[in-house]
Amino acid sequence: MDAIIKNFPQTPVDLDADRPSQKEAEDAVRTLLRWAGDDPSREGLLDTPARVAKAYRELFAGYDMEPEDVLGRTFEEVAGYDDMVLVKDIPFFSHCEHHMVPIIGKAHVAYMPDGKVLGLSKIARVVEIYGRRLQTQETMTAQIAKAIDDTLAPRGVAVMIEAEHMCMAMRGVQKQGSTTLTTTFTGTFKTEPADQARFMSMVRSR
Ligand SMILES: Nc1nc2c(ncn2[C@@H]2O[C@H](COP(=O)(O)OP(=O)(O)OP(=O)(O)O)[C@@H](O)[C@H]2O)c(=O)[nH]1
Ligand SMILES: [Zn+2]
Repeated sequence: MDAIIKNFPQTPVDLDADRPSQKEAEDAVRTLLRWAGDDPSREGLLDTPARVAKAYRELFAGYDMEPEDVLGRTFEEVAGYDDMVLVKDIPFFSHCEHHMVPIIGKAHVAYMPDGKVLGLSKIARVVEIYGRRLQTQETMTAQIAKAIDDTLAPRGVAVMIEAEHMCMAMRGVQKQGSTTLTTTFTGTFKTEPADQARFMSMVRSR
């Protein structure tokens, strides 16, 4: 269990057992509206708690999905193809776990197949699963790499995320336009500098 908490920190508990009701969620939004200084009973805000709850369901849908659900299906008939597969510029929105405001970015995900390949869309689906949770960029990068490593058992996985954190742009230090880059390398991408360099240059090529 410790390992699960360490690697998948957002899913250590039985979420359904602890999940508040729809009414509790809507009441919490009403409290925040009042706390911000507005009046939840005015006409324009009457439906807002329900809308916010519905939006949260969508924005945080990743808690209801596990990577194994999408990575289970693999293909072996690829004419012996064994070189890098890179899906780059996968756009995502996430929310930082410190302030619950958006992280807007792109993920670049590569692996070196070992007899099996993934459906390409499944890589983007894994980015969605982890993006739609409260995150740090470092955690999300490591989780995507680990999910692919664990389920596909390829010769190596490389993940790079570049993102802007709205908590640094809209509030606090208020620096707009800065980009944070994070990488995780496993297997051959970790042990072979040439593979890592090729990943970097393929990500950078336009
Ligand atoms: N390492 C890391 N830090 C993050 C990420 N998202 C937000 N942060 C940082 O989390 C930190 C939280 O710092 P605190 O001092 O506890 O909170 P704060 O007073 O709101 O900090 P400021 O943002 O500096 O105003 C801030 O420095 C954020 O920039 C992330 O994905 N990774
Ligand atoms: Zn933040």
